[in-house]
Amino acid sequence: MSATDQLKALRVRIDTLDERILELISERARCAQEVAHVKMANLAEGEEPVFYRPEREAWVLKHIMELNKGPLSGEEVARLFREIMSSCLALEQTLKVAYLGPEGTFTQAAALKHFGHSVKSLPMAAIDEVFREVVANAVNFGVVPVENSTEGAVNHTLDSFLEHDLLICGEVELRIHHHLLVGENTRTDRITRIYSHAQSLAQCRKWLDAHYPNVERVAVPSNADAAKRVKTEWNSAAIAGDMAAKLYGLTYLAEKIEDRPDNSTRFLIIGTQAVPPTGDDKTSIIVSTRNKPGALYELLKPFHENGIDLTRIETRPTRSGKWTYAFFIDLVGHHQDPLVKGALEKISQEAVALKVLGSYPKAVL
Ligand SMILES: C=C(O[C@@H]1C=C(C(=O)O)C=C[C@H]1O)C(=O)O
Repeated sequence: MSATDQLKALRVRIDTLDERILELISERARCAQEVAHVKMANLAEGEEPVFYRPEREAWVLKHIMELNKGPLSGEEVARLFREIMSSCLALEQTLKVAYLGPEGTFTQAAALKHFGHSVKSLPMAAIDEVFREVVANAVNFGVVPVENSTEGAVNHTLDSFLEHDLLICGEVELRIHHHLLVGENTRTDRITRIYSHAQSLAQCRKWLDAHYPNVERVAVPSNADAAKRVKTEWNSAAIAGDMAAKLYGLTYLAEKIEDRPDNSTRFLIIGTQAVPPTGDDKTSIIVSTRNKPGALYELLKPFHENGIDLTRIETRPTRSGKWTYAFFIDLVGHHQDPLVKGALEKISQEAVALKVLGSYPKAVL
C-alpha cells in the first residue's frame, strides 16, 4: 500500500473513533444533566444545590490516571478529562471564578488548570478583592497565589485569611516560566527599562544581573500589566509568561529566564464550601500561641505524637497585639481523620486561637 493509501486508511479509522468518542462524551454530558436533576429534586427546604464537587472531580482524575496505559502520559489524559468534566459541570452550573488579574496572569492560568476552561473567570485588581468577591457571594470561588518555590510566601494572601472568614477548597501548582518580551516596534539594542511584578523580577534576578545589569527594573502590579505596557513602548521589555505574551501579541527576546528551573507557584481555591475527605487530602490551619518559651514546640507536639506530616509553616504578625504571631500550618490529612482531629483538639486547648481554613484534595494535576 502506498503512503497516501496508508494515511487515508488511518484517517478513516480516526474519523470512526472520533464519532465514537463524541457519542460517549455526549452520553457522559447527559448523565451530568441527570445528576443535576437528582441534586435539584432532593433538596431540603431552603437548601442550595451543590453542583461542583471537588472531591469527586479529584477522584475521577486520579482514577483515569491509574487506568491509563499510554501512549499518552497520565498528566495528558487527566488534562483532557479535566476539560470534559468542566464542560459537563457547565451544563449543571457555570461557575464564576474570581482571580488575581488582569487577564493573562499566572493566577488565571492556575484557575483554568484547576477548573478547566468552561468557567467564567473574572479578573480582580488585588488579592483582597478576590477575597471580598467570594465573601459577597458575587462569585462561587476565588483563586490566589500563596507561595513560590523561589520567593516564599505571598503575604497579602496570608493576611487576607486573617481578615476574612473563608474556606480553602483546593490547591493548584503551576510551573512558572518567565520570558523576556517586547513589542513589535521595540529597539532591542536600546532597552532601558524592564517591567514585571516584584516576585518575577526576584525570580529572574541572577539572569537580569548577567544579561541586563544596567537596565532599570520597574515593579508593576502584575506581569500582565508589564506585558501591556511594553506593547507600545519602544525602549522597554517585560518579564511575563506565555498567556500574557499571547494576549498582547509580544515577541520573545529570551525564553525561560527564571533562575531556578523548578520555579513553581502554589495557588489556593477559596470559597464557602467544606470539602469531604478523599483519602488524599491536605488541611490548612491558622493558630496563635501565648508568647512564652517553648510555645511553638508545645504547639507542634500533638502533630508529632499523632504522626502527622506538616508540609509548611509560615509566620505572620497579627494586627491584634504587638509581638503576637499567627502560624499558618499545612498538614497532610483531612480534619475529619481521627488522628488529625485528635491533634487539632489538643492544640485548641493550648492555643490562643485556632482556625481550620479547610481540608481539600491534594492537587492532582
Ligand atoms: C456530575 C457531577 O457534578 C459535577 C461534574 C462532575 C463530572 O463531570 O464528572 C463531577 C463532579 C461535579 O463537579 C457529580 O456530582 O457527580
